[in-house]
Amino acid sequence: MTTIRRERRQGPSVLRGSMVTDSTYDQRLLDRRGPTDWLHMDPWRVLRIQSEFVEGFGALAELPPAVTVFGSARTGRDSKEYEMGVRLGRALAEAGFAVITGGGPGVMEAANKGALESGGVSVGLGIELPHEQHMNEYVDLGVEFRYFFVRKTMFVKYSSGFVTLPGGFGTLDELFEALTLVQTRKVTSFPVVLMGTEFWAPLIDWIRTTLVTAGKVSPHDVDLIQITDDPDAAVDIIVAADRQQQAGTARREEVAARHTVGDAQ
Ligand SMILES: CC(C)=CCNc1ncnc2c1ncn2[C@@H]1O[C@H](COP(=O)(O)O)[C@@H](O)[C@H]1O
Repeated sequence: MTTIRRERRQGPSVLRGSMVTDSTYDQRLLDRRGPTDWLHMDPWRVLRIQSEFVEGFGALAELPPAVTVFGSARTGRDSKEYEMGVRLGRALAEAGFAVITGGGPGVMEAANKGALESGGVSVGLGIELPHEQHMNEYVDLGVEFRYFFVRKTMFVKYSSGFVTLPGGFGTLDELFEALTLVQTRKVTSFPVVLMGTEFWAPLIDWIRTTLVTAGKVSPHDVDLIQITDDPDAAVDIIVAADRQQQAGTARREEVAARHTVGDAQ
């Protein structure tokens, strides 16, 4: 005599007898009861981080060539630095670059304003902060991030270079992250431009007199930083590096194509 055993499909599996569970995946998914501490645990965070990358890549992948502008969140609208930010945003937009900023106030707002007013693509990559704050009004494409490190990846991945105006810890963090990526060749042909010669001069001086003298960076590393007060000069530096990058890519593609033809023959 054959006993009839219970049977259930579960996804791609067939379960019989004692292996049959009392509920389906759907039932468990739709059940709202149960503990919620998993929401605050690392495996779930990893998924949230993953989703930020997915959302960020999705939102930014089709941007035209872009430049990221960093600088103080505290710069006042009536300051010279704000005006410099506006002029830079304008010059970048006129050269065909989208302008990416942190989406906040101060220099970020100034650069977005210049870009928007010149008919350029004005992007803000905001960050969730403990205090309430809004994306500045000159951002046309805004993406909010929970995690600084995900947002930083976006700044680098979707830019042809960084221009940094005077700022505080946040700005210095972004500047030195960019310099480290260039120094370690994680990114190539990636210009890092400082605007505000008077503000930056003591830092450059310290890099030369202390860091280089102590052998902490090479004299050549100092050349990774270019300084100007002129927005058009900043744009020229970015355009030249962009051309160099494109020429390098074209050369590599040509060599790869030659190898492919060679392999086929
Ligand atoms: C008024 C105030 C403090 C608002 C902060 N709101 C912010 N919104 C968006 N990005 C920010 C903000 N604060 C710092 N950052 C990031 O850090 C840099 C500025 O930091 P800081 O003001 O230099 O140190 C910006 O380039 C930006 O990417």
